[in-house]
This record gives sequence, structure tokens and C-alpha cells, in this order.
Amino acid sequence: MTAPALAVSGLTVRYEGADRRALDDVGFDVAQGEILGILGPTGAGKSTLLQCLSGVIPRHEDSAAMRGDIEVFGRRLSDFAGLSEVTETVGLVMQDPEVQLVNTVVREELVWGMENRGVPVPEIERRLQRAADLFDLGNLLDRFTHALSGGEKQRVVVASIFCLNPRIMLLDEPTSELDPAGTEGVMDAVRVLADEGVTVIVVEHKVEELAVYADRLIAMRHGRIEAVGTPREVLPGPAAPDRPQVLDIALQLSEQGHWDAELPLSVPAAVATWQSMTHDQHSDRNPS
Ligand SMILES: Nc1ncnc2c1ncn2[C@@H]1O[C@H](COP(=O)(O)OP(=O)(O)OP(=O)(O)O)[C@@H](O)[C@H]1O
Repeated sequence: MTAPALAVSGLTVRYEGADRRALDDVGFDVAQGEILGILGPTGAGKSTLLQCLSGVIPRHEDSAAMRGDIEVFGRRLSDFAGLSEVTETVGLVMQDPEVQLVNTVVREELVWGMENRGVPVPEIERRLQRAADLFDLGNLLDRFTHALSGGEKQRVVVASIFCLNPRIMLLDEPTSELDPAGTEGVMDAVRVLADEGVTVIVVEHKVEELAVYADRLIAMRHGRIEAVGTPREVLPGPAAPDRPQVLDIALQLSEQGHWDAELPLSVPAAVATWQSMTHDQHSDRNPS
């Protein structure tokens, strides 16, 4: 049996001086090529979790005491030689893109990590082209990074991590500054990468997007996992924060006996289901 991309058990973190744990006995597995969405209110421990999975905690965060085990493709994260070895497998996109933008021009930003790793020039060119296509950066490559909009910066940072070819991508609210079309573009790219075998964990407040793109969701609160399962399993339950409004409407209709199909997780899915249900009713009334 192949090891999961990530196996987490008993993960517990307490920041110095904090009166409660930021993570409390968190455990879950993620399969290779899976998109796992993490939901939860502010302060639930989502960013702390990603920092643990990327090795930043405890290696670079002295104020955080960590217990528990994290295995990456069957190998304990604590056995990796250093953060640079971790980043060969795990790429982290942090919440604030400013923290990760270090170059003046977008093209340099995408290329410098690959150059530092000694990636051969033809491969650099190939990945640069792919990143530009996937994240729609074609006309941004020669722009100054400081002059980009917040959403453009986010796309550049996600693309620069993609260029390092990680097998696991950890994305902390990667679309918070993107409009709906930009959000969809990034999530489409993430889906393409997952279909190619990249494992993705994405922290996101845009539940409607996660509902559509994630294979499984984890709902967190106060440092603990409250629910885990497919979007259809997690979102109708009490642990789901800010679930899609359309789901509430469908649940109400279902309670009143007017919705007998699978619960929809997006507006287009709701419209399509409703159309097919009402079409069936009309067909029942007017048999041809
Ligand atoms: N460096 C730190 N030092 C002390 N406490 C911290 C630190 N980072 C986070 N915390 C605390 O740990 C808890 C979890 O924070 P975390 O940032 O992981 O939550 P989150 O779910 O990502 O929240 P948000 O959605 O607002 O980003 C919070 O109570 C937060 O105040």
C-alpha cells in the first residue's frame, strides 16, 4: 500500500503565553492528488496547521511548542535535514503575498527559485511558460512586482511556488484578493495540478468555491477538527461555517418536501437540479 501524501496525528501546538492550544490533537491523512479544503472561523488554527505541515513550526517559530507526528509520503517531517529539504516536496503559499515576493520583476520572481535549485535552463523555460499559462500571467511577466494589484501578487506567488515543482502545495487563502473570475482561474489551475498528482491543501473562506473544487473538507474550530468528509457530507452539518446560501435554500425546500434530489453545492448546480426536477414534474403531468 502506498503511503498517503500527508499523515498527521496528535498534532498539538501552543504559542508561548497563550491560554489555549492553537492546535489540539489534530489528525488526518491526505491522499496523493487530493484537494483538501480547510474551513473554519478566524483563529481556528488553519494557518498554524499549514505552518506545521511546511516545517515552519517548529523549525522557524521559537514561540510555538509542537507535539505530534507529520509524515510526508511515509517519511517523518522531523527527519528532513532542514527547511530547504522540506521545500523540495512541500510548497507553502502564505496568506500575505508581500511576505513571499522578493524580486523586482515578475519573470525574475518566477525564475529565481528554480535558478537557486540549479534547474536546467530548458526546464526553467518550460515551467515558466506553463506557470504563465496556468495562472494567466502572460502579460504580467515584465511588470514590476510592487506595482501589481493584490490579486495579481497572489497569482504570482502561487505560480512561483508551482515553478519549484512541489508534490504537495499548501495554499493559505490564495484567492482572498481575487475577484470571482480570478478565483475560478486559480482554482481551475489547482484542479489541473491535482489531476496530475499534486496534492493540495487549501485554506479558504470562499466556501462556495471549496464546495465545488475540494475532494474533501475539514471544518476546524478552536484548534480542533470538528468535521471531515466530502463537501456534501460536511457542509450541511452544524460544523460548516458560512456554508453556501443555496444549500440552506435547498435544505429548507427539502424539509418542505419540495427538493428530493442531491443537495446542490453551487448556484449553477442548484439551477440545473431545479430545472431537471421541474422538467420531470412537467413531463409527469404531460406524458407524451
Ligand atoms: N505567532 C503567534 N504567536 C502567538 N499566537 C499566535 C501566533 N500565530 C497565531 N496565534 C494564535 O493561534 C490561534 C490560531 O491562529 P491561526 O492564525 O492559526 O488561525 P486561523 O484559523 O488561520 O485564523 P485566520 O482565518 O484569521 O487566518 C489564534 O488564537 C492566534 O491568535
